[in-house]
Amino acid sequence: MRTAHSVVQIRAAEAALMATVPDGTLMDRAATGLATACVDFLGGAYGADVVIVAGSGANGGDALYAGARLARRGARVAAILLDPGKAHAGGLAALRSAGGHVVPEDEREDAVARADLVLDGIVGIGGKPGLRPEAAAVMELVERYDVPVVAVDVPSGIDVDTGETPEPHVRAAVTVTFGTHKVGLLVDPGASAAGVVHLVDIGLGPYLPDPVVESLQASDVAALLPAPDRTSHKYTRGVLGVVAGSDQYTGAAVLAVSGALGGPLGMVRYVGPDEPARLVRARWPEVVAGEGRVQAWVVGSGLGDAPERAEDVARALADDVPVLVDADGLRHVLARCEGEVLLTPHEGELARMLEVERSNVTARRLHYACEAADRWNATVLLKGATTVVASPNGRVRVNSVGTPWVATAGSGDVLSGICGALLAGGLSPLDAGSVGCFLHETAGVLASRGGPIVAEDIAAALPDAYRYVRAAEGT
Ligand SMILES: NC(=O)C1=CN([C@@H]2O[C@H](COP(=O)(O)OP(=O)(O)OC[C@H]3O[C@@H](n4cnc5c(N)ncnc54)[C@H](OP(=O)(O)O)[C@@H]3O)[C@@H](O)[C@H]2O)[C@@H](O)CC1
Ligand SMILES: [K+]
Repeated sequence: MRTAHSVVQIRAAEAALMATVPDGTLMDRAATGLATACVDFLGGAYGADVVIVAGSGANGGDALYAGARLARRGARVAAILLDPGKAHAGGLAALRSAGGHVVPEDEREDAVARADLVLDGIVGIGGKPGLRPEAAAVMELVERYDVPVVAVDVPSGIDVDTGETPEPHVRAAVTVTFGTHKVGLLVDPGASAAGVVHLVDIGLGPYLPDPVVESLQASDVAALLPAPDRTSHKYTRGVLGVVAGSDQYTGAAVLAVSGALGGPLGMVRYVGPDEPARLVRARWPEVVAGEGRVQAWVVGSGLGDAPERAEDVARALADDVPVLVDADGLRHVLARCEGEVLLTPHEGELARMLEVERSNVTARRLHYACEAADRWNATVLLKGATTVVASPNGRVRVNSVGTPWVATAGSGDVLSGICGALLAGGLSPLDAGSVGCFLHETAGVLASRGGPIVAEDIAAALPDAYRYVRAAEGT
């Protein structure tokens, strides 16, 4: 499990740990891990040109100490000090004694143009969103000369606690973060600015409270997946009712059922008009058409606007079993929910539900997912490159596994099916949403192998995703 903590939590844990170790220990651990990550990135330090962009805080200190280590291993290291009078004294002295130097102001462009790597030590968890003009000017040079950036702790300028990027910020190839992940490294748009995130253990673990955000890894997913045993039969494994599709949108019915059958359940019942029912049964003879007892419902994809379909949604919501509501069905969720409900909007649908501009949801994904979870008393899965799953009790998971190739028509229908199958298998809405999303994205990666796919390919790869995750158990 990846976990992310707030700045306040990290500061408290840091203070508790610092009371038990000699001064400078944590910065030493941070700088050692940072230098190692830079050597890995460069494929060796000897002869490399490294430029450090250092602000006035300990984040700059980490970068300067790491620079000293790189200089001792043969790199040419130069530091751009954004506020020379306030640069970290210990870090600067270490860099100088290792052979590094400070770049005069009129030589900054030359230094950046020559660099193989820039270390972003502008601000860390003590920073406010945005870059001051001097930092912004240096980072403009870095972008102009297309120099890869390793960010120290966080890409400077993002909002560390939310992942929001209201102001200019650094875009890193790699972020080397210390002690625990920061929320802004897991939630977009901050997550996209961080690149590949590498966590350095500095010993904070025992002092950290419950995280603000979690991110499941393959072994966590494996531990949550239902699996049949020798006593199982189709009813004990779970029956899912699917209310999806219409005469107009027949594909949604087929795709939602395909996603469901890719999950660990015993049976699917399909409830809908004759034409989509006929197509579903032609494709999947094992599906039973018509109402009956179920352990969970999936309602919503491709329903169209016929009034009797609104009644189908209302009936499912009134049933005493967990319900997933997607797409068109979300229009019918008018009151606070009771029981276990998982809502799966994309940004446009969530914006409509909350009556805000879509661009606001894009900019503040965590905020609006949590607001909706609270307002509807339901778990909200906000789809996107990093999916956010927010439960009404405040627990939040994000998924960052996957490939952009899953952004294809019908992909959301498949997702609703697999998440529904997991609800029917007994998982909570938070687990069903986060596990379903992980399986869906993993299936997309396995099916795509770097090339285009359609939604059916994702559904067809779900059993392989399941096997892949099970194989990762214990790793
Ligand atoms: N947590 C841990 O366990 C460990 C943490 N460690 C490290 O410490 C880092 C936190 O260090 P920190 O507290 O010194 O704050 P940090 O982020 O360097 O700078 C804040 C200063 O920058 C300024 N400033 C603010 N906003 C700005 C902006 N937008 N643009 C430009 N400048 C801006 C402002 O200063 P001002 O100029 O206003 O005086 C402010 O005071 C952490 O991220 C990690 O790298 C490790 O060493 C080991 C263990
Ligand atoms: K930084």
